[in-house]
Amino acid sequence: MNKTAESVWENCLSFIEDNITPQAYKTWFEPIKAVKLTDNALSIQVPSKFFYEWLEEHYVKLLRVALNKSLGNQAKLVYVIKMENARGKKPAFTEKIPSSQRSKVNSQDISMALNTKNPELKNPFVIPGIRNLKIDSQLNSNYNFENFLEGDSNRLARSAAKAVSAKPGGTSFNPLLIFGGVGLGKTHLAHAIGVEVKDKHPNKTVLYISAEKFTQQYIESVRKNTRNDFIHFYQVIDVLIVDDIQLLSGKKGTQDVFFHIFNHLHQNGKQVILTSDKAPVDMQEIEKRLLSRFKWGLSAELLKPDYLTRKKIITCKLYRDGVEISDSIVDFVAKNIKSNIRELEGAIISLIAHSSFNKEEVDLALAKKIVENYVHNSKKEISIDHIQKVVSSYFQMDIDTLQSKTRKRHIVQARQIAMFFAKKMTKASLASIGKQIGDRDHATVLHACKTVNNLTSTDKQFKKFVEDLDKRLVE
Ligand SMILES: Nc1ncnc2c1ncn2[C@@H]1O[C@H](COP(=O)(O)OP(=O)(O)OP(=O)(O)O)[C@@H](O)[C@H]1O
Repeated sequence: MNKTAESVWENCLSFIEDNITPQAYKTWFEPIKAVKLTDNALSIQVPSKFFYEWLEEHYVKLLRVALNKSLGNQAKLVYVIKMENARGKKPAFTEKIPSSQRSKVNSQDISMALNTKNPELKNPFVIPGIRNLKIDSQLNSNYNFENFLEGDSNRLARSAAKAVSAKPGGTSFNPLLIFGGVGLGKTHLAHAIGVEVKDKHPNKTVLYISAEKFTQQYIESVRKNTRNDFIHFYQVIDVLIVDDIQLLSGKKGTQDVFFHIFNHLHQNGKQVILTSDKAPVDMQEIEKRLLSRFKWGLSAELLKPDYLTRKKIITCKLYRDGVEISDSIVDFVAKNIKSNIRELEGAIISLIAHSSFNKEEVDLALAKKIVENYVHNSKKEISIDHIQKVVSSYFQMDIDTLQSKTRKRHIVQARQIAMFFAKKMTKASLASIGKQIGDRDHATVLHACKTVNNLTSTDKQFKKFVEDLDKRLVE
């Protein structure tokens, strides 16, 4: 029987399908078309350059084996990339690239050919002229680099942000994921990148959006049947900043659309900046393919500020507001509010307000009273030790038993409940919770949280345990 491109590719596919996960097969192989077979060289058409790079990076060996099985050892593979020009000005074009399995493939020059014969292959998302739209970047100009004070806790994230704003899309920090606890400056730093890009590259389209708003817009677009317009809009952005990306967790449709937008931007050399309150490894209910993209560039953590940085932040804020407060008070505030820059600012604003309304000097007594509000709040934060104590005493066992390796059901359940509350009530990462509760790994904690959630909705007695403990823990 004569071999055709289709029949050879069919053979390859059935071999490939047996060797990878169904999801990977669906994502990376179903969209491929076999287009030509000449002299043992099979040309396959892939939808984008990104796609081609992905196949080369992850599946080149598998492709070689599959192809050799069908065409023998002299088999060659050529990718035909069908791309839409991102700027929507030029027609679609194809690019032919030989596979990098260089021992098997003679190197060829990359040839580009304009191709307008297949209008059905055109990217349906591009609206001609959309680039002329004026897009409000939604940036807050006060959140700039000048106001973002540098310290040990933010040095890496700040320099990466600086590098990205000097060369958006042109560094390996793409995406740049800025993560860290509440009120540590993620939003500020993300805006600062946007503000600086607008300053240095006024022609670039920058957009800041919270993940929550992105989700609302997407839902609205589905409701109004304007999903394609929604996608087009995001595909023409040069620097896309999405704040609080962890809020996409569990939202499958929104994740899906974000995945496509992300791929389009990334493959066209556009910059993506994300912020999150947790590291990618601790994000739950975010699809694997999306999580893996979050890890492509750089994940930079913002830590709690050290004493010197806290002092610098306070002094700078006072200076900007033209207020003078004695050094000993600045010192007192910096020493006592440690975990959250927003709270630090809040305390300073309260002090300034008192001093200006009452036209009186701020003294240590007033500072103590104000700081107490904040410190009191943070004292309320529940520790993992406290959770273990309360849970083990509730189930009448000691902490060693709770942490032990035993598989006895009631002990396992108690341990899982402790892990569940530690995740719910503290800011500790899954890994750190696991380490503190019986030296387990993060996957065990994740499993525990899921089990507790499931049992709470199916088992009445279990639900009661969780409700009782919920109350006891905050008493
Ligand atoms: N290094 C810094 N220098 C000066 N101000 C800072 C710095 N870091 C944070 N801030 C200020 O602290 C406040 C809180 O920052 P921001 O809103 O960016 O925190 P966040 O991490 O995004 O918080 P959330 O988790 O609540 O979204 C802002 O007013 C910001 O200007």
